[in-house]
Amino acid sequence: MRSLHHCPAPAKLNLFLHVTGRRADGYHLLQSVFQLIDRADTLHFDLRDDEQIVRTNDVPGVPEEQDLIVRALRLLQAEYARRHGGLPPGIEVRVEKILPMGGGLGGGSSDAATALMAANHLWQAGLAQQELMILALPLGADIPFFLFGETAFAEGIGEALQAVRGPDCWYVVLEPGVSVPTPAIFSAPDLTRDTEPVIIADFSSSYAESGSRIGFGKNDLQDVAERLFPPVREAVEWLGSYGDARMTGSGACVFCAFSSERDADLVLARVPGKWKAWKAHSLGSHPMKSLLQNQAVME
Ligand SMILES: C[C@@](CO)(OP(=O)(O)O)[C@H](O)COP(=O)(O)OP(=O)(O)OC[C@H]1O[C@@H](n2ccc(N)nc2=O)[C@H](O)[C@@H]1O
Ligand SMILES: Nc1ncnc2c1ncn2[C@@H]1O[C@H](COP(=O)(O)OP(=O)(O)O)[C@@H](O)[C@H]1O
Repeated sequence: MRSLHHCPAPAKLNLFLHVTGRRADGYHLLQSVFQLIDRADTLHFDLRDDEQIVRTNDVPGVPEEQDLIVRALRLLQAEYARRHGGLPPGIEVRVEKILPMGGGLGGGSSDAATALMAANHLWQAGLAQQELMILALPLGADIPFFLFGETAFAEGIGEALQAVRGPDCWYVVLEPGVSVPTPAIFSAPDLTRDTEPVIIADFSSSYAESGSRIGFGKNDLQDVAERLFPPVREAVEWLGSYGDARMTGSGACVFCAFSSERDADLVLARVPGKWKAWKAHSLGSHPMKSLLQNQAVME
């Protein structure tokens, strides 16, 4: 097979995000539940006759050489050469981006994970999921989660993952119109860095009791983001009048859970015109898993 088109790279929400400490290298120790949702960038891959990795469309603000998709594919290409001796064919990739950058939705990381899954398949490189996760971690702390591909309780810097059952619900997501750089949040002196560790059962029992209505824990990055980026605070305050609204990741997007699509639609209809807003449903597993399984059956 020489092509894989219409490959989804779904967004994630951090249902809660606690900072429990800091490693010697400055990276922060986190606890979080990562939830996949059905809003996604779309990637298209074609093998080339040479060995180049090429992105064929422009992505404003992301030069080709810095694109996580291109960097991830080059990393896997080099790993392939180590294992099989000789480079695999190059790849042309086109990305249709709808996920905002610096939105806390993990768009860049998800694009990279989808590219790794697609190339592992196209090249028949043979890396196991865990091997791809280890390969990709240096590119971004969120990429292992997208490769894991299920709702996950995450620890460490996001690489220690356990599957967990998440709420089956609808989310309204507001894009406050600012891009939040992750390092700016983690380097803030007033960031909470000492939240008491929780255990996975605390999350599971809290959501079993309240359904999706009241989120577990909090997002420790939110206070700093609201202070540095006032539009984030405004979005949390507005959506907060409809439920337990909170920020995802290091921001800027803000979300709130609803048990029915109709409830989500009612809130969406009232969102002030200055914000982009949309609804999304929780996803139990990464859509690339079924896409690649179907592909394998057809081949
Ligand atoms: C905090 C999260 C939660 O999902 O935020 P979002 O980026 O999704 O908003 C992520 O783990 C972010 O992961 P990612 O966006 O891949 O961050 P990276 O590129 O690895 O790190 C950017 C910078 O943030 C800081 N950083 C990041 C992660 C972490 N656990 N501790 C840190 O201190 C480091 O200074 C690092 O150089
Ligand atoms: N394919 C990509 N899509 C989005 N951002 C990318 C990509 N490749 C590299 N980046 C860089 O990663 C940064 C974070 O983007 P993104 O992952 O979308 O946000 P967040 O980590 O807040 O969820 C961007 O500002 C951009 O500089």
